[in-house]
Amino acid sequence: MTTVLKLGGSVITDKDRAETVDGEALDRAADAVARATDDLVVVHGGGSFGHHNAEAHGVSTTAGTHEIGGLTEIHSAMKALNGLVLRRLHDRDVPAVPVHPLSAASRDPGGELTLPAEQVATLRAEGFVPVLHGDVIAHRGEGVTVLSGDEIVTSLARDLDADRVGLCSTVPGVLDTDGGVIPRIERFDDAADALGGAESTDVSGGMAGKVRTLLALPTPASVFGLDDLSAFLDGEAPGTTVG
Ligand SMILES: Nc1ncnc2c1ncn2[C@@H]1O[C@H](COP(=O)(O)OP(=O)(O)OP(=O)(O)O)[C@@H](O)[C@H]1O
Ligand SMILES: C=C(C)CCOP(=O)(O)O
Repeated sequence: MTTVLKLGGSVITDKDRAETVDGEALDRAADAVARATDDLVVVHGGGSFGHHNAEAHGVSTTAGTHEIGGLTEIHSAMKALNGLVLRRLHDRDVPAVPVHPLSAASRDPGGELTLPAEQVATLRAEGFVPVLHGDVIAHRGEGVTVLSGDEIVTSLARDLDADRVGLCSTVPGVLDTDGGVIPRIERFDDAADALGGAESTDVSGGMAGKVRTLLALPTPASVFGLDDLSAFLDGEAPGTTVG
């Protein structure tokens, strides 16, 4: 069983304080990962790391930069968070291995992503837990643009033929307009009211973008909160099932 798990940047960091992890949340997430029995590929987002640097340099998933200072700042911030995630996993004897997308991924002029998965598949097959992160990547005609953790999840889920896909976020699932968790979303329209409609989709984050990209996957995916991470890794489908 291969599971692709994203730890939301907003879950494992303190979003109100620049470049600060939420130590307690990261410990809980690392505990759950350490107990998992499936083959795992972990992806994490930025939260209070990376996003403000990207914003400061005007870099998004579509608008790039050729400025080496901006590139270095964003990439270094994400690598710093990746290092902190790895340390907590190593503390629990998880054989976690960093995989930095900047070294391997790229976009064509239309923004189409190429993210090699063979090294990730081989690391996993050899018993390691690859840990990827949102990053900046080469983008033909733009310099570098942001690659979000959500894009990594969908690309890897396809290429690795993942059995299970989970997004651990700050919310217990996709919420309806009354704040209740929507158990299943099979079409975007099932949640369009709560997600602000199709027009507000933001590919770099936010729930509308997540739901839209998860719906395009062949495998149903779960969106859930940290309280349900262990249940998800135990094979349950907590929160919202998308697809
Ligand atoms: N209908 C909805 N249901 C649930 N969350 C929603 C909804 N509409 C908007 N949101 C927002 O989407 C956020 C989750 O998206 P976000 O991109 O912040 O998640 P993440 O993956 O955990 O973090 P990051 O993108 O930093 O890695 C929630 O915190 C919530 O504020
Ligand atoms: C470099 C950045 C800003 C990474 C973004 O990853 P995300 O938090 O998954 O959107």
